[in-house]
Amino acid sequence: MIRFEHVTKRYADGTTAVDDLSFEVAEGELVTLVGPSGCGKTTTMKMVNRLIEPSEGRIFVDGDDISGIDPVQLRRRIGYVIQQVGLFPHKTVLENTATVPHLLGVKRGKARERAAELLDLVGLDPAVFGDRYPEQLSGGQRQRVGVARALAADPPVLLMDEPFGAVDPVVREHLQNEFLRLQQAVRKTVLFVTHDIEEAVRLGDRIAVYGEGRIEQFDSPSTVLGAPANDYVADFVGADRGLKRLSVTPIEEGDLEQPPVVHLDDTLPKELDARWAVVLDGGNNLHGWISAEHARAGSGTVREHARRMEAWLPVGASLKQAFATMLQHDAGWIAVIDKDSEGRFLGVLTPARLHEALRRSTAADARDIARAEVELETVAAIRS
Ligand SMILES: Nc1ncnc2c1ncn2[C@@H]1O[C@H](COP(=O)(O)OP(=O)(O)OP(=O)(O)O)[C@@H](O)[C@H]1O
Repeated sequence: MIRFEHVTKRYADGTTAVDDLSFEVAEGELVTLVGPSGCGKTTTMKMVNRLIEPSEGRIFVDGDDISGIDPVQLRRRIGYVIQQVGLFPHKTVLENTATVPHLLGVKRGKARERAAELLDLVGLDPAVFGDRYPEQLSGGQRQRVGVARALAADPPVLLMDEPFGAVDPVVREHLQNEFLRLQQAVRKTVLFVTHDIEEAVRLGDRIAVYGEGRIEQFDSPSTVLGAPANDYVADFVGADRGLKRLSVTPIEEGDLEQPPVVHLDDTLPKELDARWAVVLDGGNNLHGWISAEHARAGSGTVREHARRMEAWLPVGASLKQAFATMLQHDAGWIAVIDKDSEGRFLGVLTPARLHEALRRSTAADARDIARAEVELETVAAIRS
């Protein structure tokens, strides 16, 4: 959908901001460009909507060489969200969002209708916020309007330059999660600039890690974290990349253990193979759990004694969420359910299995595992 072919940008003062860049972003893919300040991320992005012209090379959007497209026409196909959103201060939130469709010839009433839908989509109730002016919004709310406005003309491509950079970390995480949900629904082709590796990892289908004017690695978040291409990337992603991997490694069915299971209408079992059992309803959906001790002491059916299960997640949730859920509920394990059904029980994830899952996902990084073993052996040798 977006393709760079040997693109170089030299500014008039001789600065080479981007040096012989080639990469491709597939339709519906979200690629994050991450790297330290001044490495050429913004220059890369601004060349896509022709705010900056390349010195060499070609850029294609949807198969068309953009050097042959009128910049105004081109920008209609490309939504643009920046840190300083640049909302019109004298227009209401609804008018701000409706501006672009209106300019494109959509009738006023229709444009406002569409704007209200978009505000809803970015989590702003149009009945509450539609008539407010930008100064009456929080920073996070302004960014949401910025995203809604960029989507207003329904462009296939979105360019986002540190869109959540100016808000505090809590709001930022909230906006990121909302944006991920939104992206699931609209599936735009997105180039997203950030200098924050956490943000790049959380949002990107793939990450381009920039060195000076060049891409040092272009891979999925888990590969960048698990197998950095070189020392520069390893340094940039940080020594805690093992921890960061938790957030990009999903719980898979193969990671789960199968504990004893009882059903709601069963008579209380006197013996269980473990200290507890999972309680399911007639459709094998998760209902709760029961301890062996409780079952032994009680009488009647499981239904009367089952406890609610608070610690559960759908399969595919991240290991980080699993760990957080265990801590939040002070739980020794969490139940994992099917994400597409009413909550069909699949198994449980224990801390030991979580650890194994993390090792599985790191297995690609054979180089580092070998190094860790050497270090362990050395420690053992010193001790003996
Ligand atoms: N108009 C310009 N004239 C000369 N040099 C420029 C110009 N714009 C940017 N540069 C230089 O080009 C390099 C890349 O800048 P760019 O803005 O693309 O980096 P960036 O990775 O987006 O940085 P940041 O994260 O700080 O925004 C920098 O060295 C910058 O100083």
